[in-house]
Amino acid sequence: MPETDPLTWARDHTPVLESLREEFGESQPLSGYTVAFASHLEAKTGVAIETLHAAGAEVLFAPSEPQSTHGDVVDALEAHDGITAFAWEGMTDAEFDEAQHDLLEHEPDFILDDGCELIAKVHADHPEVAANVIGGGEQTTAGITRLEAMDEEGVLAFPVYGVNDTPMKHFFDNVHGTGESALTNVAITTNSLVSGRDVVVCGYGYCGRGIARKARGMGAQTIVTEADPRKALEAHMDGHRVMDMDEAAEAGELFITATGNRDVIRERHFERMPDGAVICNAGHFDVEIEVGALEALAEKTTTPKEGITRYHLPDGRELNLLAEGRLVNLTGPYSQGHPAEVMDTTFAMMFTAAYDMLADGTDLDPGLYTVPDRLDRAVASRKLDTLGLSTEGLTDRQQAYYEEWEHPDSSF
Ligand SMILES: NC(=O)c1ccc[n+]([C@@H]2O[C@H](COP(=O)([O-])OP(=O)(O)OC[C@H]3O[C@@H](n4cnc5c(N)ncnc54)[C@H](O)[C@@H]3O)[C@@H](O)[C@H]2O)c1
Repeated sequence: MPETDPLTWARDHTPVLESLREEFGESQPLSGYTVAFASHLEAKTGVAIETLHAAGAEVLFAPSEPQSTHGDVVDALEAHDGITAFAWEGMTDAEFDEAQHDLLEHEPDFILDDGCELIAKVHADHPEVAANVIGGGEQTTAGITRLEAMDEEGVLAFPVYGVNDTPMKHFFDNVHGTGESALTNVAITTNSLVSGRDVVVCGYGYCGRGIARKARGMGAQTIVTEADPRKALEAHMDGHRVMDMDEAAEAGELFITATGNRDVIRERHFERMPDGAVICNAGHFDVEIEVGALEALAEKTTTPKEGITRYHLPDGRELNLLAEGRLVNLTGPYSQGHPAEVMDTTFAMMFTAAYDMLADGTDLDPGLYTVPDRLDRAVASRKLDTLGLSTEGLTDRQQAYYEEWEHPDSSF
């Protein structure tokens, strides 16, 4: 058997990161800086880490979730001088926590985070390190929520770009990446059809919207639950059935949470679900499904197939939980995370956040910042270039039309 490089396929499908390595491989603009990177550690993350390293940075990396680390990727990265792992496959929650603290003791200059894990820890437990951090970037919705709380309290010691909130991140990664990878993993883990099933999607934000639209595209009957009345209305106008969770629990067969919130599916909902229901989470960490309540209700649990825990309830019903209620697209036995094409742009945005503050001289006060639109557009243009697609250039008259409010030469 020829030897396999675990990063080759991801490299082949991340042309934007390749263009960054080509552009900055010689000039090494990040040379002299140490960048900490927390993320789910699989092949695409490996290519992002390689890209930061190719641009001159020393990179320290740790997982953002203890159970999504691919050991072969960690080994491939550790083979480089200047890349250090604080991760291994099969870490316990305690080891995961400890590894992040170890990383922070190496005093990174910049923190690229997932879920605000490193940024929260550096502020809470390593203030002397935080005081010397130049800046950071955050790639998840849940991480932005934590950062907003830190910003509001005025405790942030350095500027952080909210990469998650850029159009280049959430319109592609959350909608298409989570949408396709969550459904793919449900289908592979259960070896069952999505088509024809009553699929309940909890939350109609970027991720939920992607999951619901794609599930319907596969032939499912979709039901959406929402806490925000505008999102509920949007789901209704998009053609999904909208219900509260009590009603949806009775109507659904497959349940997927994507809210960023806790206890979205809880005891009262398990009590209403039909026999054979499949339940999984594509949102935040492992808190969206109240697994403890399901355990308390069950007489016993079995494992009918790898990645599926079956809860046998006293009334004879069997409920099937995928990936222990953790992120189904990242921690299930067949999970490979988001498709490479979307991580290409997400990680290019993270690279850009670091480049802008470390190499391009953008100097900001501590706080949470929107990534400037020019950076977002630049990544979009790179992506279009790699796809061989062009945008329409505006004529001078068209540009002027945008800029004038009186429209003096208008014919009406
Ligand atoms: N699985 C992945 O790979 C992946 C990728 C990107 C984001 N995420 C995570 O997915 C979660 C959602 O991200 P998003 O970008 O869609 O966020 P979002 O803020 O756009 O959407 C979340 C939606 O959930 C709704 N909601 C909150 N509580 C609810 C409840 N109890 N019942 C029903 N709806 C409720 C909110 O009103 C909101 O509309 C976040 O935790 C994010 O970090 C996961």
